[in-house]
Amino acid sequence: MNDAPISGLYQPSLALLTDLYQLTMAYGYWKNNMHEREAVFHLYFRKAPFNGGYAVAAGLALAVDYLQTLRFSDGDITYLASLTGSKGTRLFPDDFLAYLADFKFTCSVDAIAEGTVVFGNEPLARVQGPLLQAQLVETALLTLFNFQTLIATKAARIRDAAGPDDAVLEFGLRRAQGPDGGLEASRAAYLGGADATSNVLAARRYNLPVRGTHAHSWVMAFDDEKEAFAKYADAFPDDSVFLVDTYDTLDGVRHAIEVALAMRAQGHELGGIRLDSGDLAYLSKEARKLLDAAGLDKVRIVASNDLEESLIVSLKQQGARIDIWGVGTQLVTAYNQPALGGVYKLAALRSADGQSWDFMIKLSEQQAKTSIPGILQVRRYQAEAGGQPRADMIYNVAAEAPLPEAPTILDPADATRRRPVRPGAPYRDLLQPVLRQGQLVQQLPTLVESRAHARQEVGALDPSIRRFLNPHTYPVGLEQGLHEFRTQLMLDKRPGRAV
Ligand SMILES: Nc1ncnc2c1ncn2[C@@H]1O[C@H](COP(=O)(O)OP(=O)(O)OP(=O)(O)O)[C@@H](O)[C@H]1O
Ligand SMILES: O=P(O)(O)OC[C@H]1O[C@H](OP(=O)(O)OP(=O)(O)O)[C@H](O)[C@@H]1O
Ligand SMILES: O=C(O)c1cccnc1
Repeated sequence: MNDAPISGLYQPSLALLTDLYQLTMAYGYWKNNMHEREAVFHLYFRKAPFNGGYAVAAGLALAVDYLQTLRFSDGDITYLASLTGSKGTRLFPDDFLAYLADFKFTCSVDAIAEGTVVFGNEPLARVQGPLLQAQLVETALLTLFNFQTLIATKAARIRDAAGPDDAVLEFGLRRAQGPDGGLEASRAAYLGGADATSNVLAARRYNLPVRGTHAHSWVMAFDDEKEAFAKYADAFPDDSVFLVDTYDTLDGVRHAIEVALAMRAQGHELGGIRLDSGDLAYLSKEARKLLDAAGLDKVRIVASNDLEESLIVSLKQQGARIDIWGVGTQLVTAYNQPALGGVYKLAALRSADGQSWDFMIKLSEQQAKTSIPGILQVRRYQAEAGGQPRADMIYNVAAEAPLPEAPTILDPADATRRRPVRPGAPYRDLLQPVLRQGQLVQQLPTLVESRAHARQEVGALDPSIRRFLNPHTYPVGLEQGLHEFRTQLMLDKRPGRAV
């Protein structure tokens, strides 16, 4: 399998894949000569999806490809020149469009590697560079990171439910949110832990393993089920999985066994059977008994039919004998939470004289939604070097005061909840340099590597954080100095009205 890093996926460029307001703000910054002011934005979500205890970061490789190929084509410029406002005058004048025609993304990006376990409020990416540029990419970055992270997280949960030995196949294209949703979901599902996809274009595009069985219509197209299985085996003597539930599931299993024994006489082995309806626990146990009694103990049992992680856990608890889980709709549409609420917030701007940083805050009625000012980094403290993560600390790398050797981490929702870090506690900083002046500074991991990383990361989490029902909250907080600075900025911005 060719597992080359992504590049050139977004050709021709996705420059217009944005909200109009990014372009109107870009013009406004340019017109006011603010476009080169150095700015820092962070991309983060506030709450892990699916009422879960964690998320799996994904989207960075796609984002890097988008940023590096970001150009306004002649056609894009012509289209922008055609846009008019309410009085019929042009939205964007020629001199600004000439600027856009020469546009190249030259910001710096630091980001958390794909496959890393992440939590609410932690920047997955930090973009630093000219204000116009860093602002312009907001919408595309959000759509890439939000969907990839959402689906990778769903896949990681399904992988966790299936356990390390079972296979998970992603079957979702037919129910995906359109062709694009299907393609990108297949990538994220693989990253999060699926073993293969049925989606052939996604497999080609992202170098994913591709797998499949056959549909009920195959069986219906023949006079009887046994003949249908035999003809499929003729076509694929070493790659057959028979769907056994078109008429009566256990009769279907018996027919599959007859054909499998005939295949064996010809020197071939049946790969598996698939169950797609009825009581999957009961039927898989009965099917296993019938197969084993016929000496077909290597024939795998595939199950499909609206599966998701809680159902997989339940089926396992019921003793289901399922080896391979085919999961479609619930995975690729993130059925129980169809969007991740990632945001992209301005956190620092160079002062007008260019000598210092002004740190920015967006206030909210809900304190948890108030943004975090600074140039942020995430430090993950571990039980021992390379060991189980214990707590994450968000801190400002541009703070005036140096970071204390043993800092204190404060819960941003309740500052009385604090955790002192013991001196010498091992840690790693999660945001790593990716782009400098728009250029890649380190080769990104391949998708296969990111997938292995995701499995290792989820596996290292405490089971209390991995569980689906009311998971324990992993501690993420602000470094005390950052908390105090943020509180002061909140008070400065909103001093309160006299009563
Ligand atoms: N043992 C079980 N415990 C819990 N849920 C199960 C069990 N077996 C199957 N299910 C799930 O119950 C749901 C309904 O199954 P059912 O066989 O009624 O599906 P169906 O869609 O009506 O079947 P068909 O595909 O024939 O229309 C599916 O999501 C299926 O995965
Ligand atoms: O249930 P999902 O997780 O989305 O998995 C994919 C489903 O798609 C196929 O059937 P389809 O739904 O087209 O028809 P059927 O369920 O009526 O057999 C397949 O047999 C699965 O049931
Ligand atoms: O190959 C399969 O079995 C398959 C593919 C797509 C959807 N459902 C099943």
